[in-house]
Amino acid sequence: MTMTFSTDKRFDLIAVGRACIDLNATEYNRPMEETMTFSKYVGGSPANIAIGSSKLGLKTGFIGKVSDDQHGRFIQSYMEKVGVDTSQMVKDTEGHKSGLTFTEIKSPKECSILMYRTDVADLNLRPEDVSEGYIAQAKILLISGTALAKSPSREAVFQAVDYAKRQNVPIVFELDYRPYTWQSEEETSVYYKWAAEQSTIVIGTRDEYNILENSEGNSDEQTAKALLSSRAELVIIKHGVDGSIAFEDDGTITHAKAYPSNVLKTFGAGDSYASAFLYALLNGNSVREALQFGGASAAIVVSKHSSSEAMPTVEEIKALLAQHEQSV
Ligand SMILES: Nc1ncnc2c1ncn2[C@@H]1O[C@H](COP(=O)(O)OP(=O)(O)OP(=O)(O)O)[C@@H](O)[C@H]1O
Ligand SMILES: O=C(O)C[C@@H](O)[C@H](O)C(=O)CO
Repeated sequence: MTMTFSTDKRFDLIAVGRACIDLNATEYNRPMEETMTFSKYVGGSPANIAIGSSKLGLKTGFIGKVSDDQHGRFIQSYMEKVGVDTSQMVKDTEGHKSGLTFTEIKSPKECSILMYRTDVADLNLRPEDVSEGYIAQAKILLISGTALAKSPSREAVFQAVDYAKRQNVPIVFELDYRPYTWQSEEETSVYYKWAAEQSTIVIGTRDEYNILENSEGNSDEQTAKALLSSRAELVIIKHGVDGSIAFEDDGTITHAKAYPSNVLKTFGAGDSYASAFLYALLNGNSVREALQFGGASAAIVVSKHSSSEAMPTVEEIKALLAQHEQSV
């Protein structure tokens, strides 16, 4: 199946949610206690996806709140530099800081992230910061789960979703579960179920769907069937190095393998996967091709030090796909 989207829109994708700072250990293959230096990048799943989408050539917008300091200026400047529209990026006026994510690379397979997110600017995005006219200009609106973790960001997402539905803009829900900030998994499940019921496309890992369902017993088929019985037309379930699966509302199920990669770190896979997957769909490719694009993008990003800065071009993705075809 190929999905169809509006053609006469200013933006292909608008993402709403956090834009933060990644501080990735430069001395890797050791615990963070032994790390003395870090490299700074823009981070935050929605921002990473917006950056990845823009670097692939999608016309990309962003709605989010950043700190009114050097970090906030760095974030806005970098996102503008890579082509993301930041006209709706709001500077916090109450002293809230941009989130910091310290990443630990103990080994290529043992990575962790340490997130400093107490009362961060992005979770202080307010409903009045969201413009219906701006959202109306998008082919799709991407929402991420973490933005639902705390008010007033939660209500800002409600507002964005309401505007998108009023303007017939399909919603993509990237589950993006980060335990920080949530009061409980039960709380998360309530809001994730609501968001999934509003969305045309839902993307997440098996573990994230378990959080949505507040259960660990369901199969991918059961999860997809439940979501496709609502508004969803496409459900993507990611399985790390075991690849990903797409479930469509016409009953089609498509499996895609992960591509071999010289892995430096594991994180960044999901955001690069999402941006390339959506790029392929928005450009009329089949779901299978979109899965392959997403997987190839992820294989590139996990081999590099950053998430955002490492987001590949279309040419890099196509080169990896061609190389893989030759090696099969
Ligand atoms: N080590 C890897 N090597 C190659 N491809 C990978 C690797 N890890 C993940 N991928 C690809 O990226 C996709 C998404 O990865 P994953 O399922 O880990 O999502 P995620 O947990 O959201 O990612 P992240 O670690 O960025 O949060 C996978 O379906 C797979 O195609
Ligand atoms: O999403 C986050 O807040 C963390 C990201 O900035 C980081 O790049 C990562 O873990 C991506 O998977």
